[in-house]
Amino acid sequence: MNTVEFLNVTKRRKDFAIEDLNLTIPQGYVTGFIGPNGSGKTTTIQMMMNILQVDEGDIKLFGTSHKDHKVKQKIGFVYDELFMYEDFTVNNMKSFIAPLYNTWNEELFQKYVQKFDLPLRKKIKKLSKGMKMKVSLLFALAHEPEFIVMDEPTSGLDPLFRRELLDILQEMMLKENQTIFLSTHITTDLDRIADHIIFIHKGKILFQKSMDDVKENYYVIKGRLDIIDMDTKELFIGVDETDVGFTALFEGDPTIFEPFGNDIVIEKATLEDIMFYMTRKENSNYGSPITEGTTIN
Ligand SMILES: Nc1ncnc2c1ncn2[C@@H]1O[C@H](COP(=O)(O)OP(=O)(O)OP(=O)(O)O)[C@@H](O)[C@H]1O
Repeated sequence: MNTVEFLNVTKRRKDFAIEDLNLTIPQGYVTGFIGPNGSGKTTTIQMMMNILQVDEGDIKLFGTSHKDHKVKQKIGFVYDELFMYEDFTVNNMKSFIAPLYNTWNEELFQKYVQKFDLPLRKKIKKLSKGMKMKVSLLFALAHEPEFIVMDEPTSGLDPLFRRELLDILQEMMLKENQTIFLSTHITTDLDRIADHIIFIHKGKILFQKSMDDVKENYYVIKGRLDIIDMDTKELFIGVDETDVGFTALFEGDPTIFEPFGNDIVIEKATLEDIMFYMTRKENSNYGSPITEGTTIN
């Protein structure tokens, strides 16, 4: 069962376009949404939340149209700008937001106010970026959503709170039916908590895969320059060469490099390695948009 489905979604902007985007967010898992600056993560999330109109295609949330007001009850949306509420205090916001949700949990709200150490009577505009993010998270969590959507939730946070946030998310995943979708370029956060990864670049999905698949199939290969020729290069997604040697990203079964013995080093690739090699300029045509019917494997 999928919590979200994008079906051939197109959105054109002046210098940027998302064309024929298909993606699925599976229910009950943490899905990480990665991609370099300007690749279309926020645009995709805003379309999903119906903040931004799609030009073509369809988006389904919980099997119904993403425009259906009832589905909003089930979603906790965390983003780093609380611009609408700058002159409100947390308490003002609560009196405005809490009645909108049938599932508002006041006890949980108070628990997170304490946990996040948030002032209830200070105007939002006087809070730091990290504190605003905590406020956004507080309101998203307090109505016990089935689906949590976060756009760059850790970007304004110090390492301690980032860790705390990831722990909270992990705790929540123990709850039945919880689905989490978070966009980030801090890919190390995802190495810890994500079950699935969706990778977007220049408005196109380069891949959607399970984290297990990513961990098992991508490797960084290092060696001396003299052991690679044009044929070997073809095996790689991207190759970095210096005077002393090469470093490359490889997808597949690394045992094919066994004949090279100790002449090469094989390491598991991190998400950062994958993002780096796949989005380099010379690889700008790497991958093709995923077509309808493609599922996460
Ligand atoms: N309101 C807008 N009008 C026109 N173009 C926009 C608007 N907002 C964003 N864009 C453009 O759309 C593209 C994608 O931006 P988007 O914010 O979706 O990327 P992103 O992956 O979230 O980036 P980042 O990681 O930097 O937040 C960029 O080229 C950006 O300049």
